[in-house]
Amino acid sequence: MNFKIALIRGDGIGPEVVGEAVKVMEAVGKKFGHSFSFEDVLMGGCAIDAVGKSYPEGTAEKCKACDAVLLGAVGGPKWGHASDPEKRPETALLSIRKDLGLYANLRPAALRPALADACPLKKETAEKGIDLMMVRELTGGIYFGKRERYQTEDRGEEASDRMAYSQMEIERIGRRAFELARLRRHKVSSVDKANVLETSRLWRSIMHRLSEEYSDVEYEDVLVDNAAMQLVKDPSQFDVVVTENMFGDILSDEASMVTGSIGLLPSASIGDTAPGLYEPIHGSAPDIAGQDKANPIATILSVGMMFRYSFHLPHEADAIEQAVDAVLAEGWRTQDIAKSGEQTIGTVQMGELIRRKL
Ligand SMILES: NC(=O)c1ccc[n+]([C@@H]2O[C@H](COP(=O)([O-])OP(=O)(O)OC[C@H]3O[C@@H](n4cnc5c(N)ncnc54)[C@H](O)[C@@H]3O)[C@@H](O)[C@H]2O)c1
Ligand SMILES: CC(C)[C@H](C(=O)O)[C@@H](O)C(=O)O
Ligand SMILES: [Mg+2]
Repeated sequence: MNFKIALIRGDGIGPEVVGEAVKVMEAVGKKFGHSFSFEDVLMGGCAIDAVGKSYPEGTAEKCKACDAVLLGAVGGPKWGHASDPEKRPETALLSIRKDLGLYANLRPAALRPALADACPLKKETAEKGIDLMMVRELTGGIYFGKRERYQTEDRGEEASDRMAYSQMEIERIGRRAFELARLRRHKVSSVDKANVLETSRLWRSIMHRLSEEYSDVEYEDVLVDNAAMQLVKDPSQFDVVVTENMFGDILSDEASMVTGSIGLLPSASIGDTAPGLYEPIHGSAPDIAGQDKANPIATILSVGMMFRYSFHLPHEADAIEQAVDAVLAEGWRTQDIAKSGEQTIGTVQMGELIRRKL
């Protein structure tokens, strides 16, 4: 088959990790008889530098003309947090997610067999394994509510961010979570802050209704502060974790670290129509950019998710995961997953080793 892929390489380590992931994709194509055409799409800080705005006109249309989108990362201190949204790289990220209707962000956190000793948890906890799927709502909540900043008469400057969720938004992400649980270990943990937030109380009541419909799936509510603690105490208790946008952002970074490194975790952002967008959960890592130090595994596994969720080619996805595990089993480590004093390899060599396993 032939697939057209939009490449948003982005900023910092983005181009480095996307470069390796593209080469892996081509190796998979060679092995399984697929071909790819790539279209580079400018977005993020690099777009601000080139054309003065982070989300140039036509960005979404270019992506919609492709079968899937692969994104590295956008942002960095060079662009800061400008008051003009067009001059903020992160604005582009939220816009592309919204414009492509990518409301479901799947962030699997799995302890790779060869990395059990990179897990910072107690040995007996790590031995139980980690294999959870965070389902993060991606196009609603506080990320997309009204933002204001104004002067008050007596309290100085004030700012506010509105958090809203509709029944429709909660239902569709909830269904995704229950459907995924049916393909996994039949358990959904819904994370909210229903003891404080009205959005969470609505969230919880809708999840409860859905849980009756999906009575074959075990269901629990977990308050977000407790969820953060439970993730460190015993992540093996979780199968599918469904939560709103900001809680999911924070908890998925936490989940990544219990599996060893943020450089390992991929993500798939999907909606009801193509294309899906695939990206590592990490950012542009300005501290290591341009030094051949970034771990490309998160982006390579994101390509695996692309095969699985956009192209419905599970064998190709499995082959990528097996190649990653085989390289890790041989002891190859980038700096983020190495023990102190252990010899490390760079981004390009890690990519090359994974490719050779294919
Ligand atoms: N999807 C995205 O494009 C995305 C995601 C998160 C952050 N960001 C942006 O990236 C910029 C930097 O954010 P940050 O520093 O808070 O988070 P970050 O994820 O970029 O980096 C956090 C830490 O993790 C390390 N790290 C990240 N990816 C790594 C990898 N592949 N291999 C090894 N180490 C890795 C970094 O070196 C850094 O020490 C910000 O502008 C932020 O808004 C973008
Ligand atoms: C850069 C930022 C806007 C983004 C988010 O919060 O969604 C990032 O942290 C992520 O996890 O993809
Ligand atoms: Mg994040």
